[in-house]
Amino acid sequence: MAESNELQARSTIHAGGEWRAAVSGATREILDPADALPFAVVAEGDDKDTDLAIAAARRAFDEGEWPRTPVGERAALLRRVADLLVRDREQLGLLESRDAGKTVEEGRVDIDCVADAFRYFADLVAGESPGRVVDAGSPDIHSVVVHEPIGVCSMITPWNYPLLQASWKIAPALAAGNTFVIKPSEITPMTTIALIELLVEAGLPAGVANIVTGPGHSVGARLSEHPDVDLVSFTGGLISGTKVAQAAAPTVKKVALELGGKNPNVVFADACATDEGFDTAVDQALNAAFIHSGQVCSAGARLIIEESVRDRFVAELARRAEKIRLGRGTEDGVECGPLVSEQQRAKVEMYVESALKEGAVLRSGGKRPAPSPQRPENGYFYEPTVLDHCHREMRVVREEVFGPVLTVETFRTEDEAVALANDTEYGLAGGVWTTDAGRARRVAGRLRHGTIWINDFHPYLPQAEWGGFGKSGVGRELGPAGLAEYRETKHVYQNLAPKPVRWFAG
Ligand SMILES: NC(=O)c1ccc[n+]([C@@H]2O[C@H](COP(=O)([O-])OP(=O)(O)OC[C@H]3O[C@@H](n4cnc5c(N)ncnc54)[C@H](O)[C@@H]3O)[C@@H](O)[C@H]2O)c1
Ligand SMILES: C[N+](C)(C)CC=O
Repeated sequence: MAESNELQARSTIHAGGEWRAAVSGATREILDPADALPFAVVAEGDDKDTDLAIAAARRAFDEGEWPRTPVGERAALLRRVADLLVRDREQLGLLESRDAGKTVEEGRVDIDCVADAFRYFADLVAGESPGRVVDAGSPDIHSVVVHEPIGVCSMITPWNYPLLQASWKIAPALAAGNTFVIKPSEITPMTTIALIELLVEAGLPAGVANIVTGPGHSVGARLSEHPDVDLVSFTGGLISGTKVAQAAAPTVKKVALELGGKNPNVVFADACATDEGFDTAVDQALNAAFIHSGQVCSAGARLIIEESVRDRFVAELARRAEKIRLGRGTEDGVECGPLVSEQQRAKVEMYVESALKEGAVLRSGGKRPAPSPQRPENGYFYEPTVLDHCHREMRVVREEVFGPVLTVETFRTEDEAVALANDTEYGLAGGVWTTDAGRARRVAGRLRHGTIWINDFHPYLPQAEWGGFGKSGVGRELGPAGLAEYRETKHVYQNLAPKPVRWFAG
């Protein structure tokens, strides 16, 4: 704790163009998950700070220039932000690594994707027509459907991809002409604070972009319920997402929810028929489950494999899982960082313990690794874990673990594979591995998930919508639908030759 006493508390609440401390004066230490030591101290806002930020965003929307700024100028600002992100890629990638525990290379990739999102939404709005003329059936009627910014947007984001998830909200919201207040996860706020600084540097008018650092139960709840907010966009877990939707309901604001997943990775035996095919399918299954220590909403945490190839596949998977180099994300050669918090590691340990009690067979991991020069003793590390002989009644198969835990189930027929893959209350993403193109299309068509990868796992594109079926959420991010979330649709009907209607005789 000696180090923490030397850290200066930063004023990390930005409302109406000014950086401030919390009204209460409260602060929070931000811990590096690799050693549990604080590396920053931020303001710990509450509902009072949130009200001030919402009032600033409301003023900027109702009276400010941004919603009425020509779309070309808005697009130009977004492109400037993308350029600034590229300029600061190294620092931001490093900061994301320290904040969320991921490797610096993962952090850099995130920053590239963030810049891509800003460019994509800039191009999308710049290339649009201003409205859709509707044929009203008369030359005397001019009828046009236009899109307008929705207003003040609340944004609430999780800790696993702090800046990426923020950018999927901020870029379309700004492109559409909205103002916003964002609340990053209280444990990983650093890069979102940095992004607000870049928006200011790029020339965004005061009051358009506001941030309140602080916890979900006060700041997040207020952002969800506040009557002056027009939309709340939330990314996080199912339990908090349900609370956000409940808090938003009385004011009938628009709600967008990007929630968790329990994502199947279905491997047919034909995909493993050649050595190259086998190696690719194993390698990608490893990546699907263990990148960022499995703390990915779309992690392929359920391997659903054809029974005839299970033993060979799982043996190779476990062999490779044991070789994954765990350590501090900033160290050279490290492939997986720690879990984000002690709480997250305890949750993972609880699920592994319950799976073993329910009959799962441990093939790799299942414990904390020994400390090493790259792995400080206090870091929240956990070994990549493969659990064989799992079945759908197990908690570890049904619930989102959000850690480095892969469960293995088997099937004999295509129908069985589809039934297993769809047997989840979630529906975020899934993979299918087969060399049979007809089967690939058939299975992809039957899977009830928002993204299906065929012979791949994990890629997402700014041009393609992202979101879930079932309890994985409501609405979509990215793509044209990701912009539409931040808009109202208005029909303007103009009578060019008005006459009395004479419906009423008197
Ligand atoms: N679908 C997606 O695209 C996507 C992407 C990333 C993460 N996720 C999901 O996020 C979860 C992990 O993130 P997490 O642990 O930070 O989730 P979380 O639900 O605990 O927290 C998410 C955010 O909600 C806030 N929050 C908590 N309680 C709240 C409340 N009552 N009202 C308003 N806000 C509240 C938190 O402070 C945080 O900012 C996983 O379930 C993961 O699948 C989904
Ligand atoms: C949406 N994604 C895949 C970037 C992060 C999910 O946790």
